[in-house]
Amino acid sequence: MVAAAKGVNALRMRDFMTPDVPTLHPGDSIKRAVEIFRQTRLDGIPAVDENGKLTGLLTKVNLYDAILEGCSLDRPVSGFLTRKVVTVEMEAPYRYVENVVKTSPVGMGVVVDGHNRVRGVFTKVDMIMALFRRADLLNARLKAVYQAMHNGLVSVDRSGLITLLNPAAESLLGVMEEAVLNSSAEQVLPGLNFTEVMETGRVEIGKKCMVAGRALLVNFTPVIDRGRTSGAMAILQDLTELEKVAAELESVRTLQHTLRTVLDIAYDGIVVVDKDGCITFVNQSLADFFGLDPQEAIGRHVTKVLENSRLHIVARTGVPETGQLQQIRDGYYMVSRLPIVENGRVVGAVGKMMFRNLEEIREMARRMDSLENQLNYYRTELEKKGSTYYTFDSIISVSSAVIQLKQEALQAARGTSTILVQGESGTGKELFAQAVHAASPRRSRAFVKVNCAAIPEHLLESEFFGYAPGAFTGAQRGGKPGRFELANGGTIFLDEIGDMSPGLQAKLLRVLQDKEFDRVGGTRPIQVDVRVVAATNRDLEGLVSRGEFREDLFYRLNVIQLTIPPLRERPEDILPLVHYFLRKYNEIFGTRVTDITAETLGILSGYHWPGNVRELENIIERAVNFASGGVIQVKDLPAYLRGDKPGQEGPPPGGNYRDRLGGAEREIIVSALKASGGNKTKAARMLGISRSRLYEKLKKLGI
Ligand SMILES: Nc1ncnc2c1ncn2[C@@H]1O[C@H](COP(=O)(O)OP(=O)(O)OP(=O)(O)O)[C@@H](O)[C@H]1O
Repeated sequence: MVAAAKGVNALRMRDFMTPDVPTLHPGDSIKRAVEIFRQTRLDGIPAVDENGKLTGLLTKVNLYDAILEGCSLDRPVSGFLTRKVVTVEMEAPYRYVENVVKTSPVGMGVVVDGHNRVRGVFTKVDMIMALFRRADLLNARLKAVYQAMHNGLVSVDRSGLITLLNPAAESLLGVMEEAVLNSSAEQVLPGLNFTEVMETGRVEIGKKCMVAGRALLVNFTPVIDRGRTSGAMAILQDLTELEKVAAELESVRTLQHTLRTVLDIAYDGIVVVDKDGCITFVNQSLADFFGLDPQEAIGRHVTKVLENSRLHIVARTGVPETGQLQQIRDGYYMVSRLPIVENGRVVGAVGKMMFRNLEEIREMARRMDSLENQLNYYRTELEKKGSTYYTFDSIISVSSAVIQLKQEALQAARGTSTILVQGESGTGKELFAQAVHAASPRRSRAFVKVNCAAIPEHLLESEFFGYAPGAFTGAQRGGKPGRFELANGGTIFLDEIGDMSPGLQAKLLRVLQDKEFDRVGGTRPIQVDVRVVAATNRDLEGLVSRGEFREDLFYRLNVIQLTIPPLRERPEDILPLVHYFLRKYNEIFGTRVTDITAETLGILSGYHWPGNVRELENIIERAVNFASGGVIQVKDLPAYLRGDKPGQEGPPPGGNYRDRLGGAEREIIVSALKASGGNKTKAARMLGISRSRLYEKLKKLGI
């Protein structure tokens, strides 16, 4: 059915005529004509001459006339032919033929070719069949359209009964067509109201309807048949989907705007070209630098706008060129050109140009270097000058032992006697030392701290006493004052005194006894007025009894002894310390973590605190970072406190990589310290690291 597939307007006579009909010749008898009528269903038989050209038509009426005249069956038909025959050429279009048939009294015609030779006939039946085929075709097309339509389609007849519901409507409304065909739309699809379109016969566009729980945008169209509304159709569009698309479009627009703004305020120049090397974007910095109007630059080939540009080459080859120097006008600039690749194809290139002239960058680097040097200088100077920022008010405690200790320390602060602060690591020994200095008449002078464990052994002496000019190769030309000199008039805090070598112990004893010492390589003794506060977490008396610490020095140091109890012996301090550290870290981080759950506090209270207050402080600092909702919960504690053990079966151990690494490091160090009986020098040796490195790790891990 090629013809049918063409559509009715494209139909030609040849497509729907009855071809190869029998014909009569002038000499043929009436009998012959009767036989042909008897064999075919024709209403007329074309008559032709010897060349096959049409000469007339013998209709059934002509035949009846001949019979009524009583003529013999042997008579030739020529005397009875209709001579005025309706003829149509093979190529005549359907519409033309339709018109001919409507006006023809015979109701049929003869199809001829360009030489008037008979090729067939056409009848009203042929026309009707063609129309049927046309209707079938239209129907098939219509069906294909509404089946494939993205929008839903519901059609009703004049009584509001559903006549059609396409697959898109089925999925939108959640009903199957066969279940609702011939049902009242009003009843099965409440909300989809056809009343108005049926009453007015007018199209209604963009009505919002709520049908089957879905927000729809509906267009109602009447179906008009011979001037009367014979039904209506509704085209449905899902509003939620529309809104989603609109929201996506909006966010893409916002993103585009944001990106454009970012690119425009970027200090560097940015230019983008398409695959042909034509500019599609220029940021404001680049436009300003080259004096361009971005709008004018867009669309032009990059080589016509920017001198020496190679961006079009990168857009063609896809080979990036990064960090290249390019001379532009009288300066050199750093440029990078990168291809833009989409689905594996180069679709353009982006060029970035650093506007700081390289000399300017070098100058900036020089200035930064010099600032850094200055900063280091002032930092060291400040350290030399020494200062404290903790006072007795900074020592938080509700435990009677610590309160009493604070009172004793306050009293001791007024004098000049040497103080020995003892206590486990992290109990606040330095805090006490600073508080003593701040409460003493020396508060306006230097507080100098020396960590006897953190300074490498061979440097200890020069750190303590300084060195004379030219004392050793590499020494500063004018010599260098030691910490004792720097602390003159103030306080020297000798932390980790238990780790001091025997040689240095003797020299320290001399300072304490005679208030004088020699610089390394010096010849003149230097007199100083320094108050010594020493601290240790080791059992000094034990060291003395084992001969590892000079007894005379011990007695010199131990004039006033302050022994700070470990945190596990004063659990009542945990809560006030937690709140104190919360305030401290909220201030530092700008957070608002103000509370801790009872369960978390329970864990903290039950813990044995080997790292004492420092460990608690580290834990709170960490938890403030992790906490949500302003309250510290168990999940904010490190894994080793939550009770998770690394390597356990079940859920993965909590904490991130750093936490877990810290946990493992802590275990290693704690066991080494246990094995060495708390002797850090020994522990460091066992672990194969320097004493100062061990010390750093203890601080970091809050042990
Ligand atoms: N009672 C306290 N109130 C407030 N903060 C405290 C208290 N005790 C200790 N800290 C804090 O704990 C941390 C450790 O204190 P500090 O350095 O004084 O301990 P330490 O005993 O000298 O430790 P180490 O023996 O390791 O040198 C510091 O940040 C300190 O401010």
